[in-house]
Amino acid sequence: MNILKVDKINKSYDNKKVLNNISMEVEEGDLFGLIGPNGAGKSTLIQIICGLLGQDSGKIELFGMNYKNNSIEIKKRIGLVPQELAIFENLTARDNLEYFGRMYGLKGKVLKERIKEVLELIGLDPKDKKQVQKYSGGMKRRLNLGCSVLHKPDLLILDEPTVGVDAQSRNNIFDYLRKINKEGTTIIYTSHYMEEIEALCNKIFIIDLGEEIAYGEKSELKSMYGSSSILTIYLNKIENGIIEELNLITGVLNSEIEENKIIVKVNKKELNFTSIFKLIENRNLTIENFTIKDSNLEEIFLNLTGKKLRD
Ligand SMILES: Nc1ncnc2c1ncn2[C@@H]1O[C@H](COP(=O)(O)OP(=O)(O)OP(=O)(O)O)[C@@H](O)[C@H]1O
Repeated sequence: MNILKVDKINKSYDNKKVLNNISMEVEEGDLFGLIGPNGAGKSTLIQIICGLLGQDSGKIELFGMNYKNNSIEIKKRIGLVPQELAIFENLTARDNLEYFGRMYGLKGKVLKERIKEVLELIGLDPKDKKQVQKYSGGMKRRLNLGCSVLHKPDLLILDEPTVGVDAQSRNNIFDYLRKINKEGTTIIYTSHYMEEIEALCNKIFIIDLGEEIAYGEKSELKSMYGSSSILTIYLNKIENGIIEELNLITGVLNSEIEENKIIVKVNKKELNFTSIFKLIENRNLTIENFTIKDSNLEEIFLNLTGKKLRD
C-alpha cells in the first residue's frame, strides 16, 4: 500500500529553485532513506511532506489523502523528529513526554503506560529526575525521538536525527527504528551520512541541489550505478607474486593480501572475472571460498555527481 506519494513538487525561495520536479513513492513497511549533502533540499521536502510548508506546485498524498481535505487526520498519523531539538530543556524527560503525549491527545493510564514503554525503548532511566539540560547530546536526541512516537504514528519521519550523537546513542536509535519498522511503522530517514542510509534503508532517494540524482531499491541502485566491486578470495595458501599478476589484469583496480585472503577491488564494467580465476588455477591454488560485494553508496554518489557528500 502507498503511504506517501510525492508528485512533481517544485519549491523556490526568492526565485531560487530548491526543489525541482521531485517525485517519489513510499510504501507501507519501507525504511526509506533521503540522502543528499547540505543544502540539497531535504529539510524543505520534509516540511512540505509534513504539511508545515506549502509547495509552489505539485501534489502530496499521504495514506491516500491530501492536506487540503484531511489535514488533521494525516497529521495524527505522522510523527516528525525535527533536525533542531524540539524538547523543553528545563523539564525532565518524563515531563517532556507527558507534554507531547497530551498534545497528541493521550491521557490517563494510556499515556502513563506509553511514557513507560517509550522511556524503555529509547534507553532513558524512568526514575531520572534530572532536567533535560543536564543530558548529553545523544540522550537529548533520543528523547526528541521519543516525543515523536508516543502516539504510535504510522509514518515516522526523521530529519538528520543523529547529528552530534555518540556511537552508542546512534546504535540505540538504529535498533529502535528497526524494531518499530518490523512492527509496522513506515520510516523516512534523512541524512547526509551515506553509511547510515546504507545500514538502515531498503529504498533510497538521492537528492542534490533540489534535483533527483537517483532513486530506487538500495540493491538496484548499487548494481545500476556502482561501477566497482570488492572480490574477496580465500585461498588454500598465499603465494608471492600473485598480487602483482592480479594487478595486471584489465579491470583490476587494486589488490592486496589480508591473512589468508586476497582482496581485489575491480571495475565491474571492464572485468571478466574468469581471468582472475584462471590466474589462480594456473598457479595450482585452490579457492576455498569467495565473496563479491558491490561498491558502497558513497562511491555511487561520487560517480553520479562528481563530488563527495561531505568535504
Ligand atoms: N526559509 C528559507 N529561505 C530562503 N532559503 C532557504 C530557506 N530554507 C532553506 N533555504 C535554502 O534552500 C536550500 C535547501 O535547504 P534545505 O534546508 O532544504 O537543505 P537540506 O538538504 O536539508 O540541508 P541541511 O542538511 O544543511 O539541512 C538551501 O540552499 C537553503 O539555503
